[in-house]
Order: sequence, then structure tokens, then C-alpha cells
Amino acid sequence: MALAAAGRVLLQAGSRLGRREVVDGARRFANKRVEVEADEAAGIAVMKLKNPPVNSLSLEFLTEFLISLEKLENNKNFRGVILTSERPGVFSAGLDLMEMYGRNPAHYAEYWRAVQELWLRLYLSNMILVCAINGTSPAGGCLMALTCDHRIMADNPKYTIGLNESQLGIVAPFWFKDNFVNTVGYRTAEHALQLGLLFPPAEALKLGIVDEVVPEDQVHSKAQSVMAQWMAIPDHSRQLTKNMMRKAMADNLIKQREADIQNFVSFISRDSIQKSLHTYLEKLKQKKG
Ligand SMILES: CCCCCCCC/C=C\CC(=O)SCCNC(=O)CCNC(=O)[C@H](O)C(C)(C)COP(=O)(O)OP(=O)(O)OC[C@H]1O[C@@H](n2cnc3c(N)ncnc32)[C@H](O)[C@@H]1OP(=O)(O)O
Repeated sequence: MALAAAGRVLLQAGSRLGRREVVDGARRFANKRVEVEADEAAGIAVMKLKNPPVNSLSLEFLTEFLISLEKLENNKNFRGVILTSERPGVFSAGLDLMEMYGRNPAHYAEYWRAVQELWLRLYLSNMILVCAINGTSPAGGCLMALTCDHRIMADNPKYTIGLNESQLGIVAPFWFKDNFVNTVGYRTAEHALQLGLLFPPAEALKLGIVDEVVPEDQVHSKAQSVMAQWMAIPDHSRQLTKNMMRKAMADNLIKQREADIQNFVSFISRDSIQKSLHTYLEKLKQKKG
């Protein structure tokens, strides 16, 4: 119920933004920040994150992504989605820092609701989600990958993945933490979360953050072959199993969604947190010069 209502809000937001679909033969649709290659006959879509320069999860991106995902969810012919970046090198730089810095409480609340919605929609999706991680994927980018059923990462030691929030002076919320704990186990999560560690592919594989590491040029073919394996399982049994494994954790957020938004707004509005974000943004800028 809450999910459906939030979805409607996002769809309305989408039409307010005046997004127009570009339909190319009925197989591709794209908006500005998400490109979807939809093979209806095969039942598989590839969703490419396309929000330059670093695929940060801005409010506009989240809105467009959720609209595209909903279109696929609503078409029963689609059973599987491969998530990847249109820009190899960066899968996603995570939440958009500019949405969390120097804005007003109403904006923070709107943004956080959209972040929650992204997680809930992906985490509870009935479709098979395979993540083709073709670049670096910190924080919110890692979270997006963690919602998927199977993760394949490009074998490039320059790429890292993990929840690095504490390095920014912020804290991974409980549902980020729960998703991570359920993936890697309590001790590894406790250690990695406190230090805000980012792991190169080989280490991420060892810890179970990703399921496979393959040469960079094979990430997409591997994702297709993994998808074929998953598609061989009857939907009803796979979906019921997925729901059994995930529902309790998602319900935990759903039942305290409003409180979580309020927590986020008061946390992110603190002067000390704004200062930390400022320092981190400056560091990112200096890296260039
Ligand atoms: C009680 C509850 C409390 C809840 C608290 C809040 C919880 C928040 C949870 C999750 C948080 C996040 O997801 S925070 C985001 C974390 N992300 C990062 O730390 C990544 C930062 N970025 C990088 O490390 C690098 O940009 C990169 C490795 C991803 C890519 O490097 P590259 O060299 O290719 O690009 P640049 O670094 O030059 O960046 C280009 C350009 O993009 C800007 N940028 C980068 N990342 C972000 C971002 N996440 N949001 C917004 N903007 C970003 C960067 O500043 C550059 O901008 P300019 O060109 O203007 O300088």
C-alpha cells in the first residue's frame, strides 16, 4: 500500500518533469538518465545508469529509474533485469552529495523517501536482478548492487565497492547495514562499516560482497549467461523463496519509514554533518587539481 502510493507520487513527479520516452523499435526506451534495452521476447531488460559524470543517485535520477523499473514490473513478459552502468569505470558514486548538502529539511525528506523507495522496489522486486558492476561502486552504489540477486564485478583493481559512509562522517542507515550484514555476515560488516572500507574486486569476492569477478570485457556476457540460469527456475518458486528471505527486512523499514525520514533529516541537517560533507566535497575537488 505504502509502496504503491509512493510509486504514484514518483510517476506524477515524472510527468511533471515532462520526461518523454524515446521508443526505438519497441525494444529500447530511454529517458535522460536511464537507458533501457528491453528484449520482450526474451523477457530480459538491461537497465543502464546514465547520469554523468559519475552516476550519482540524484533525485531526478531516482525518479527516472523508478519509473523505468515500474514499467518493466508492470509488463509480465519481463522476468529479468540486468543493472549496469552506461559509463564503464563508475557503476555509481552512490547518493548524490549535493542532495544532502546545503538544502532545506523538506528537500532532505523528499530525497530520503526516494532513496528508501529505490531500495524497497529493488529489494522486493519479483524480477530476477543481476548486477553487472562495471566500475567503482561506493556507498549507495554498493547498496543498489546489494539488492540484486547476483552480482558480477569487472576484474579491475582500480574499481572498489563497499559502504564507505563513515569515511564521509555519515552513518549507513540500519537498512543499508541489514542488507550488508545479510550479505557478508555480522563480523565482516561490523569491521567494514566502522572503517568505511572499500574493497577491490578480488577482496569483495572473498567477502561475498560480489558473487563473481570476471575480466572486464566479459561482464555483460557473464551477466547474460547467469540470467539464463536463473530464468530456468520457475518464477513462482523463485519469487516465493525470495520473498520469504527478504520480506521481514523490508517490512522493518516499511513500518518505520516516516521515523527513518525524520532521523535522516535531523541527522543530515546538523552543522557538524554539513561540515563533514563540505570537507569531503572539497577533498573530491582537490583530487582533481
Ligand atoms: C540516522 C540516519 C543517518 C543517515 C545518514 C546518511 C546516510 C547516507 C547513505 C549513503 C551515502 C552515500 O551514498 S554518500 C556518497 C558516497 N560516495 C562516495 O564517497 C564517492 C565519491 N566519489 C568518488 O570517489 C569519485 O568521484 C569516483 C571514484 C566515483 C569517480 O572518480 P572520477 O575521478 O571519475 O570523478 P571525480 O571524482 O572527478 O568526480 C566528478 C564530479 O562528480 C562529483 N561527484 C563525485 N561523487 C559524487 C557524489 N556521490 N555526489 C555528487 N557529486 C559527486 C565530483 O565532486 C566531481 O564534481 P566536479 O566536476 O564539480 O568537481
